[in-house]
Amino acid sequence: MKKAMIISNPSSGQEKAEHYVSQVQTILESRGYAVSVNETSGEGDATKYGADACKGGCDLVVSIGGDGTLHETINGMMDQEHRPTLGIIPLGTVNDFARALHISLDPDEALEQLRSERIRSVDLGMVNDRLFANVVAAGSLAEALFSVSSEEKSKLGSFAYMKEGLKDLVNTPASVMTIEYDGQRWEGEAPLLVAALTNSVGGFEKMSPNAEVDDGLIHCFVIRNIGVLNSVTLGTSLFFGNLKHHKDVHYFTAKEVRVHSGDMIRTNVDGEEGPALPIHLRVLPQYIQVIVPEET
Ligand SMILES: Nc1ncnc2c1ncn2[C@@H]1O[C@H](COP(=O)(O)OP(=O)(O)OP(=O)(O)O)[C@@H](O)[C@H]1O
Repeated sequence: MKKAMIISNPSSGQEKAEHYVSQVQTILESRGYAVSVNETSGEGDATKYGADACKGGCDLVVSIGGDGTLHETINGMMDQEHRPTLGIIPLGTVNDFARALHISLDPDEALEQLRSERIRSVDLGMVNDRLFANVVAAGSLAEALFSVSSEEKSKLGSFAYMKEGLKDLVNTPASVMTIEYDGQRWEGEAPLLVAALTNSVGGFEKMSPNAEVDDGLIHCFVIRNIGVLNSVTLGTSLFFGNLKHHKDVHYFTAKEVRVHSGDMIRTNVDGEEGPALPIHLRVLPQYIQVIVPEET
């Protein structure tokens, strides 16, 4: 019999996870799976359950939660001989990974999409010794993003990040970063480096419109010299999907990127606090199989 594990974060999505657990279970059982359910109670649980699913030979893991739960679940799958296919019911406030895969942000629609027969092989990235699904941001502006409260995230979604970022823009000095990528080197003052695997970053689906989930590339934006005026034109470029053409943006794609700095700079990985610089990023092409909606 096929085996599936549900990994659910009861604190995600205004605590609606419980309601969706029973619905996912019903769908999976009707499709012939023996289903086990694991609820997380805090940090690290989804990683442990993700690893258990691999070792226990599960065919499918369904993550019910936000990007944080997903990030932990895929880290449990790192370096495992067998990796189950992944299904996603997005209950976070941002849900970048689901957005990038065109999975509905309406959990009831996402439930129906779980019946899809379409599976995509999707790239993941390594940041030092951990996996990431979506994005690594480094620099003083990325640090500002840690101060976004979960209440604000629920209320304002991705605009909470924008608001917090703009607030710190004028006050925060940029650090000098050295970025080495695929045999090239960039050095300069930059308040923000965004390294994205998918088009959607912080809920902005046009941040990196050319990024495909399986293109084997990290899409990097080095934001230089942001002033109050530039922030307006940068915001407009972000909105219209032209960020890479902005005069204060250095854009490149690479398979491997190393970033270091003389300053102590922290990172934000998939929306959570990540390691301080130096970091070593590399792409793991088509590392994971994900259920995605049928093509329309
Ligand atoms: N039972 C629980 N109670 C409270 N917090 C939990 C529980 N289980 C897991 N967590 C924490 O929830 C966080 C992940 O939440 P979630 O999956 O909603 O991600 P998110 O990053 O808030 O989502 P998004 O970025 O998409 O809005 C992790 O920090 C994890 O430690």
